[in-house]
Amino acid sequence: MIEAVGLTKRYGAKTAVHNLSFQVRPGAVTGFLGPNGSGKSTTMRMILGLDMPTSGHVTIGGHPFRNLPNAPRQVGALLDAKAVHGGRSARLHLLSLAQLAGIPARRVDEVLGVVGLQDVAKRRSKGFSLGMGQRLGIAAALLGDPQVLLFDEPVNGLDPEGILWVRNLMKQLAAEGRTVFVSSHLMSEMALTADHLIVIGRGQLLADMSVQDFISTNSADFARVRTPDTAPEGREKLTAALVEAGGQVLAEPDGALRVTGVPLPRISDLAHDADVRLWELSPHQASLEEAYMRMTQGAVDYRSTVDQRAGLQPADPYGYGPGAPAPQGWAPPAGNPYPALAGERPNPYAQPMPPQAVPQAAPGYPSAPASQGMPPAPAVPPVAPAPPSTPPPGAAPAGPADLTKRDSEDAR
Ligand SMILES: Nc1ncnc2c1ncn2[C@@H]1O[C@H](COP(=O)(O)OP(=O)(O)OP(=O)(O)O)[C@@H](O)[C@H]1O
Repeated sequence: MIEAVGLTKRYGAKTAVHNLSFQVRPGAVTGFLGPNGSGKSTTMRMILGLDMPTSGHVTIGGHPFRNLPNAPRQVGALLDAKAVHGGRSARLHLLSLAQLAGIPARRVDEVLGVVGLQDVAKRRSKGFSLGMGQRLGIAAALLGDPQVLLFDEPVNGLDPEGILWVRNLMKQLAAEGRTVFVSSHLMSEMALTADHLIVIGRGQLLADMSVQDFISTNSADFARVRTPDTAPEGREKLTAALVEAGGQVLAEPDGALRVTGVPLPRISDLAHDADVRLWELSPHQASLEEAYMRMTQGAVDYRSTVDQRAGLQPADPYGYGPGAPAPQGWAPPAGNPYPALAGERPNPYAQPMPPQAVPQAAPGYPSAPASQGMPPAPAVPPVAPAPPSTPPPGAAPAGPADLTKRDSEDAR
């Protein structure tokens, strides 16, 4: 097990990790998520004794990494796949690592086979593709057959087959009772691989819970309801009935309704009672990506702006450039696209939306409370008010310290 207690790392004025406490347990794949620059690599480096914490501590099996006897036999890690001597062959690179750790040479050939590099084992690694380098890094992590494994972005550069292989490898390692701690920005992949999540933002813990709990805590399930396009009055009638029944209704860009606060069978009954035919009535379950975006949107340091191209391009021949009229039914995202859910603990990083950005509800639909910063459709609607809930188990306490304020520079 990996255990961090009050882990903090400062680089000069920059606080990369602040008071982080968590446990990574054996027998599960634990995903380590956070926006760029949130402190994941720094945390992993501290776990591996490559960086010293400014305060707090982290242990593996109860010991700091540096005190572990024969650490490479106990802990394997892939931090930076490019950190190899490019002039050495893959085999020689692994052999030198094996010799340093007292691992028999035959293990080198085993791991080369496991990662699928046996045919290029004698090639210099500087000629390797990104994916091949990644496989070599994974081979190095597996070399000592360790009980604890850390992978920083292991699927970076891998082809679909490689990604599937890594997914199965992680699961298999965890099923063997090992501790597997893996960072990734690929939410779809994490959803398929991880059992448990530790999410950080600006160096602080945002969540420590199972993938399922994370999704249900940070997203709202809703129903998509569609009435015949040919009978708009049916849509109006149904909307009125749903609102009367306590539901929240928003128009989707394709004309469907997004309904929260009314269970599916009840929606069906209401449509039947109102004599409205339905073309669609389907449950929508949020994805990990949606839940992650909602949780971390206020903790993102690096955001893209629209490329105005400073007039460098000739006139847009298709009329889709900046200033062109938006397609019908489409509304640009404004302000916070992931407003707090009813009953959700407040996102400590959420930034309030400026009043002028608060959109109006579509005509004929209930307007959202301005305090929730509701964006126009197709953003997630508010749900019926619910009493405030207690934070979920493992969730980080609300009200982080001052360092949540955005740092203007990157010290690195
Ligand atoms: N050696 C260093 N000196 C100064 N600042 C550093 C150093 N290492 C990391 N930082 C800073 O600490 C912060 C956290 O960086 P870190 O690499 O841990 O983030 P990350 O979550 O791994 O990011 P990414 O997802 O982009 O890999 C960043 O602002 C980074 O610039």
